[in-house]
Amino acid sequence: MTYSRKLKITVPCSSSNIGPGFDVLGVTLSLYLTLDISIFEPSSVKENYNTEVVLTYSGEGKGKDGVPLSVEKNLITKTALYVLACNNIYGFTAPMTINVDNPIPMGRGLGSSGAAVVAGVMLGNVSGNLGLTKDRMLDYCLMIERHPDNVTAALMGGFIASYLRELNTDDTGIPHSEELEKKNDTINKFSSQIVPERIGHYIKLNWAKEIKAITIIPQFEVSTAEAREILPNDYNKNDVVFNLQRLAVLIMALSQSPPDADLICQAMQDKVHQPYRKQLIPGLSEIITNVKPTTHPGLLGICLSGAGPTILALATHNFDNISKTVIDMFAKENIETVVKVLDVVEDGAQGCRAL
Ligand SMILES: Nc1ncnc2c1ncn2[C@@H]1O[C@H](COP(=O)(O)OP(=O)(O)O)[C@@H](O)[C@H]1O
Ligand SMILES: N[C@@H](CCOP(=O)(O)O)C(=O)O
Repeated sequence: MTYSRKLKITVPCSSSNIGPGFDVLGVTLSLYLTLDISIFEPSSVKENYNTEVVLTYSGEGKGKDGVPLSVEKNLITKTALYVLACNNIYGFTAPMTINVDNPIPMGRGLGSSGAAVVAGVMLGNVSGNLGLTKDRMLDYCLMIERHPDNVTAALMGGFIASYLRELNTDDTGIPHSEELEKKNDTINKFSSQIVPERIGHYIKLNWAKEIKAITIIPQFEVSTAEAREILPNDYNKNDVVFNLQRLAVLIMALSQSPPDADLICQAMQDKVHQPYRKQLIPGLSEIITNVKPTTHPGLLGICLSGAGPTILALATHNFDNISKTVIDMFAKENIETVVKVLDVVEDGAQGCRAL
């Protein structure tokens, strides 16, 4: 078989919520899911295009307990098939090899599924030559991953606030990717739907350059679906006001140089999701209550990353000392951790021709 095209898709991970910004804030971090794609001459295709797509993994998700490699079941390729089907293309149109390198730990609150959905939408776009803009790709991402924070950050980059416009009941038939992953279900059966335009709305916010993201990653998974099911349907008015006040202050506080640690630490508190998620994450309560800028110079604030269990500590320096305290607190609960100090990156997902 001869190559027709070689492409590379790169999608960053993300940390959502940043305390009070539940389903609103996302910050794009320097750890990248990469797809190396070789598309072969369509003339060599026989009957069934999908059988000609070979998917391999390195990094997270590899191996017999890893992610499914069947194109109908794998989150990246089933998302691509959904995008193609929405554009009346039923299956991949040329034989392909897709080598996925995934350093993003799964089920840890660092947006692995959001990155996979973004990668899938970009794969559908390039393999079908659809010419979708990033804003239109966001519509497809949001049909699959209904909370906009992770996918918007992964696609657009930087520190970003977003919301999803209210959808008509006709547009809401596709379950969240988390639901699909739980049931190991396919998406393309929902593909007769027309994807509405301009679902996602977002604005890029400024981020002070000296603020780095320390991620302390426990070695167990919390599925985002489970961590969302645990949240109440109704909230106390005072708790909602508590979060709104802090959210408004936090987005400005994180843009200022030098950062005001006292202001940021207070503004990163939350009463909407973290209190309910404590039961899934041993040590969370102790960590967010006791690790403070007053005890750890350089620290600005601490919270759950996404739906957890990763802890996000924002800091300007003293990374080893801050992470050691959190590592030790998890160790008391017999939980092992891995630490990654990441940069906030301005660029989101990229697709380009590879040599
Ligand atoms: N690169 C990937 N390829 C295929 N599936 C993935 C990939 N990344 C994540 N997933 C799927 O998403 C699930 C994790 O999603 P989720 O519970 O939302 O956690 P996270 O906080 O990591 O996004 C994984 O168990 C897997 O099924
Ligand atoms: N706002 C969502 C974010 C989920 O992020 P993930 O990285 O855990 O997938 C939530 O808090 O449920």
